[in-house]
Amino acid sequence: MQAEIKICGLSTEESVEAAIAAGATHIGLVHFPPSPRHVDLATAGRLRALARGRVKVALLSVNAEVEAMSRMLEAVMPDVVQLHGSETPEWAALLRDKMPVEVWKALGVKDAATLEKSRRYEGAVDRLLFDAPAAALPGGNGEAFDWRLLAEFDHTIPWGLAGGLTADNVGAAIAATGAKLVDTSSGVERAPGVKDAAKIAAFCAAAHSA
Ligand SMILES: O=C(O)c1ccccc1N[C@@H]1O[C@H](COP(=O)(O)O)[C@@H](O)[C@H]1O
Repeated sequence: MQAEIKICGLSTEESVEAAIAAGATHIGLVHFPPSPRHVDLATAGRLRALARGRVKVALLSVNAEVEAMSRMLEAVMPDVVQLHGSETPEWAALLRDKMPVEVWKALGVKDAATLEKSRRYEGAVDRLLFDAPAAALPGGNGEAFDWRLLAEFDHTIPWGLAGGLTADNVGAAIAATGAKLVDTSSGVERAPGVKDAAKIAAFCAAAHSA
């Protein structure tokens, strides 16, 4: 079975159409002002409307407080909220309980202990997204991590793989880890925050043929 594909950090209609045409199952919109991929809520709402019923839309936030999160969800009504900061299992569970969205928690994988600690999110999230550890930004740094850690781990929560994935390495990443969802952002850009339709198409083709 083909892996699901999330193309993250989209900010224009053209990039949304490119991801859909290439066969992505999910797109991601980053609402985090320090990121070169940040979109304001009006833009996120517009892109979400364009994608509705065609692909699932994830809204990415970093350590948003209750009021900010409510505003974001009300404005965008995403299918998924991707928590990419240090959000606790309790906060994730509350969101999942109260809001009509899937909740995904991104975790930066340093070592096997990170994966053991990820079990704290059992029952609190719909999916974990394993990414490289935070660097300049909490994510979106184009860095991969040691995929063997995922292959060796006994997963009890649905999960996806992110971090430094490109058309050139996504096939190997799927083969090494068995990931059922792969997520990329900077690997399909020509400059930070500027998506490249040809790279999106190449990424999706490589993931599909893995
Ligand atoms: O993309 C960003 O700018 C970003 C900012 C803050 C948190 C996460 C961010 N990106 C997400 O990180 C992963 C991996 O990205 P990459 O492929 O290594 O560039 C992905 O989910 C991005 O959307």
